[in-house]
Amino acid sequence: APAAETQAIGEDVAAIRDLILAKLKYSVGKSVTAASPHDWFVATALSVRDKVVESWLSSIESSKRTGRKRVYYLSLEFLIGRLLIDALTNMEMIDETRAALAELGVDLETLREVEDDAALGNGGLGRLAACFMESMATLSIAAYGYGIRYDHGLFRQRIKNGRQLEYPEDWLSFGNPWEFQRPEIVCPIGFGGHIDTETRPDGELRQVWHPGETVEALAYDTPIPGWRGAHINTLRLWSARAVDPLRLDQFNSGDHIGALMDRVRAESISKVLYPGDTTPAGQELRLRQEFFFASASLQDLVRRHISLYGDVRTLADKAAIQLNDTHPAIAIAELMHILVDLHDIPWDEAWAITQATFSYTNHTLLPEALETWPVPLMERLLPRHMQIIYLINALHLAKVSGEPDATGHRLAALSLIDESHGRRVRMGHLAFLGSHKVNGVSQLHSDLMKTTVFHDLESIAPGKITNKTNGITFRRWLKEANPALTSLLMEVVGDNLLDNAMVLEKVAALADDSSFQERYAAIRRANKMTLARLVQQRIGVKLNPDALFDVHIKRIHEYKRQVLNILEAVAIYEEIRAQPFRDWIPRVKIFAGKAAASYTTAKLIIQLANDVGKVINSDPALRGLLKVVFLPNYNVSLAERIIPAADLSEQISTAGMEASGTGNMKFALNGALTIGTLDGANVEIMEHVGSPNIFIFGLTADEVEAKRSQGINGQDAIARSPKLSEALESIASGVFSPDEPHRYRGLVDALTYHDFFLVTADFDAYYNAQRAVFRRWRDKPAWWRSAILNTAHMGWFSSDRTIAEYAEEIWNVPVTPPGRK
Ligand SMILES: CCc1ccc([C@H](C)CC(=O)N[C@@H]2O[C@H](CO)[C@@H](O)[C@H](O)[C@H]2O)cc1
Repeated sequence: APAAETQAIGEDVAAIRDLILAKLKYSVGKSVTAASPHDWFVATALSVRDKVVESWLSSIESSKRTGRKRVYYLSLEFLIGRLLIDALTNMEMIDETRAALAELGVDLETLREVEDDAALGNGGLGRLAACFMESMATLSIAAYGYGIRYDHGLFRQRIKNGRQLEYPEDWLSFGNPWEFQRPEIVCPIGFGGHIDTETRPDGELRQVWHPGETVEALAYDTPIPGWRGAHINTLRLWSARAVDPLRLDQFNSGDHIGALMDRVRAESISKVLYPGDTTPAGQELRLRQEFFFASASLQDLVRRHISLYGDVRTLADKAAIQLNDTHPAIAIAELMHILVDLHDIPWDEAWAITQATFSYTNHTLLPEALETWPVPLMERLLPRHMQIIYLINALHLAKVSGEPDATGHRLAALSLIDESHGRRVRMGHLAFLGSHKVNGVSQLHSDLMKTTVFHDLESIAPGKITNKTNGITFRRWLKEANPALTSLLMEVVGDNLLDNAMVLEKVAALADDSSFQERYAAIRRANKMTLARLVQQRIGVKLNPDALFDVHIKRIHEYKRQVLNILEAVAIYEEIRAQPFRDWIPRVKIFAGKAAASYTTAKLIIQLANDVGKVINSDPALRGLLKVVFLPNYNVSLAERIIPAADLSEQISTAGMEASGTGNMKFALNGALTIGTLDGANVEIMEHVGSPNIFIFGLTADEVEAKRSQGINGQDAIARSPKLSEALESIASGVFSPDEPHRYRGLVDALTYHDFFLVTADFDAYYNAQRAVFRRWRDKPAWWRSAILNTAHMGWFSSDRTIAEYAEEIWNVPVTPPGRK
């Protein structure tokens, strides 16, 4: 860099060094000699935070001044991970900070590791919300994220004797340097109680809800910087507390525990994240969480609207509220309550404002994941909202019952109330009716929404369902996770790679360039060495960095078919033992993922992966040709370590069941080749990277449907496949569980007689696809050609592209691409 610039950087480094020292002394209250790595982390975090706050306050000011329409992203989950490296990267001060710390004898990489993950989410939905927040800031959209500040995020997973054990996660135990408590922002949240009808001065009747219980929602704000610090948005997370923290009367009468009951009851609302990512817990506390944050968020944004624009009637012009799945859908009834009951807006006008303001994203078609709440519970907990839902439904059904094909069956399917299993409110129907736009998260998923779960609703609102294929932020998942690859790519496409991801296409021209291939491969190998060290350190298994790293990391679920992957491992294990001297390719199968605490089959699958690994990894006959490892406590930070080191990305869900997937995008961007089914976004990844550069196999979504209608017995498939039947037999007979031979009998029987996820039907196709992977791996120039073409063609999967589409088609707000003011 020219002298002036080094001078400036020198100055910057010195300035940052002094700032960190000042923070350590005056904010952390520690001397350099006494400071722990965590102290240095906090001092460094507070230093970059100063920079962030500068732009944050001016972003807030400019949004106010320009009267721009705001986007409100309501999500019960934000799977943020760590923020230090992301803040330093987005504020473009990571190199200077690394140098400043080095001058103080501190390694930034060490500080990176001491930060706890903010694990306020289960999986895909939560991580997508975090990527979207960063992209909305990068595109200078005036946006707020609203969620819950759980005291305890997703549980910590420990593996003991191959089994998952759950431990409370405690991310706040060392405090959180990124958040600002907002004691002045407190919203009362009511529950229960009764409703009175009173007459308004204009003679109209008004419903007045008198809650039986009130808790307070207290705001905590976290600034979210976009790329180049272009714009800083706010993530406002609500924490629950009691109106009355201590019932002194009870305390003084000696009932010390009783005196705290209200407090415990209130605070339990934001105590812990529900660990289920498909099956609703269906518990009252979950509904309390959903209403708590939906009501606090609406009260807050309506208050802001009125303070800026005076009249709540213009809300839809100045606010777009995105519902991240049905979890915040009660917000629709809450806005109607606010407009009709608190602002005397006539019902129809209120409904028009509501529909124009809300939009809803569906993230799963799994029937068990579609939330429904028992009417009696809703009536007891939210009596006024249940009334409003009844009226919405009555007007809705009245409208459709006028139509020719309004059969009883059709009305029942269209109704907000499911009468079939005890009366339950269908939150997906409420979200659909109360929104002007509804979207799926991949083209296949959005199409399936129209033909399955939302078929009837689609027919009364044609065109309401649209598609917004997911994306990922390239700042975290390329630059921060794989800096070496990023700088190699920037040499080719220039340093505006993170401003406009589509420049990556330029890299395609170098796919067959041997020196570029060499440098690309060298970076992969270095990342694999780093991962091998982490694996050795965490689970004591030694990995060969020249082996093919075959990676399957995501939540454990039967539809994600980790079992199919394990069966292939067992089949290969048997083969290598049978033909030890064939020229086998060394391979490592890396698994990681959490199972919902109550999901026993998923927990058994974790045990099977560990049991199979234990036998294979210690079998001398294998000569290290195959290793199977399960890495505990999969989270955002571990993903950032594993993905840059992956050669093969496992995306093998039963077609039609994975709404999109986003891990698939992260792997392909970092140059791993995908082995997968035509499911979710795999389809669009194939369309962009080219079918020669991805290993697609298995039944399509339509074929799955057809197959299921013929029955889900696996015996035919097993009979047709000796490798499959042999693998199943060895698992069922206890080869991998000598201490409990029948441990997997049930699992194998389910695959044999009730194979709903069609593992047996897809086994041979999967097995053959894995063989094709091997053939490509042997031909290194061909392998690296495909790897480079994957990276080159993944630009479209940037969440900047996804957010720009939401902004244009759903929210109707302008975007300002980064690098351009
Ligand atoms: C009520 C319990 C519950 C909790 C979370 C969920 C989420 C919708 C599950 C989820 O994370 N879905 C994933 O969303 C990703 C982002 O769109 C998609 O890429 C994944 O395919 C989808 O499984 C369902 C049910």
